[in-house]
Amino acid sequence: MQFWKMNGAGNDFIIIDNIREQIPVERFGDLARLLCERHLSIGADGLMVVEPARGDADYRMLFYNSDGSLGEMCGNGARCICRYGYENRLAGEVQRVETTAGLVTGRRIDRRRYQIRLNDPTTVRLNAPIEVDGTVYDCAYVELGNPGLPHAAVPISGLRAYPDRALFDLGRRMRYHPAFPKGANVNFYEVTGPDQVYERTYERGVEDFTYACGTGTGSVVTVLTLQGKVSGTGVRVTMPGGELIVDIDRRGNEIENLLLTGPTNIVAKGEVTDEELCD
Ligand SMILES: N[C@H](CCC[C@H](N)C(=O)O)C(=O)O
Repeated sequence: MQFWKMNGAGNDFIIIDNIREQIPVERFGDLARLLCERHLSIGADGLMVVEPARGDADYRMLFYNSDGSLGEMCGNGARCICRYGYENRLAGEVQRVETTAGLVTGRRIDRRRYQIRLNDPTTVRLNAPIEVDGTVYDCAYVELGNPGLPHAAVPISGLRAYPDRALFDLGRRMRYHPAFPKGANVNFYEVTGPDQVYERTYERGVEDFTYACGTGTGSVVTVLTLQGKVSGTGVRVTMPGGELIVDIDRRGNEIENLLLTGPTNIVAKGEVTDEELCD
């Protein structure tokens, strides 16, 4: 089984072309759990599988979290898979990718930078405070696509200095909060300057902080734009793994285009030889 290992702003993925490999799709949940384990196997936040398109897109992308659960979409993953698609001649410089959450279009900007148009927000609750251990946190809730990928956006002042362990505990509590029936990716953020945001995301299905989260970044900037706290154009979001840029076209309260731009890195190309799997 051939694979590429890539990351987008430090959010890392294993990619398998199943048009070539022809592995039964039911196996990918288990494969994701095994291959994404960082000590026992290759290690990644998620596994992405390239499948033939069902409609007139270039191909279909399946996204599995490191715990084996199927995610509706992944923003950094989609940026990486567009580079994979371009470099493996599955698509041109502009491409259409089917995801579980709906169609995503991607664009090559240069060798390493890719932009995608994220799924439109299908749910936006700007004011959805949640209580954890008697403290009420300001919170917004966004779903992108249909079925929607769930994101909570939680402002935290002094986020960079917030102790890691306490932020992990808070992220975990919120991720399973009963206010979010699907669970949620929890995006903590702080506006640090004009159109400048710092963000850290606790991810559902990874059950930890990742280095960056593309749909989370798009969700946070959606909230901040609708609240009038950023312009919505060229908003720079810094995460531990790098910087992502979000551009939004809006008409009133309707988001028409939610664009995510950032770096990609091809870390390795190779063959899976994991003996737990292949023996
Ligand atoms: N890191 C991803 C999101 C993964 C979503 C996944 N954690 C889930 O909730 O199924 C991104 O760049 O958009």
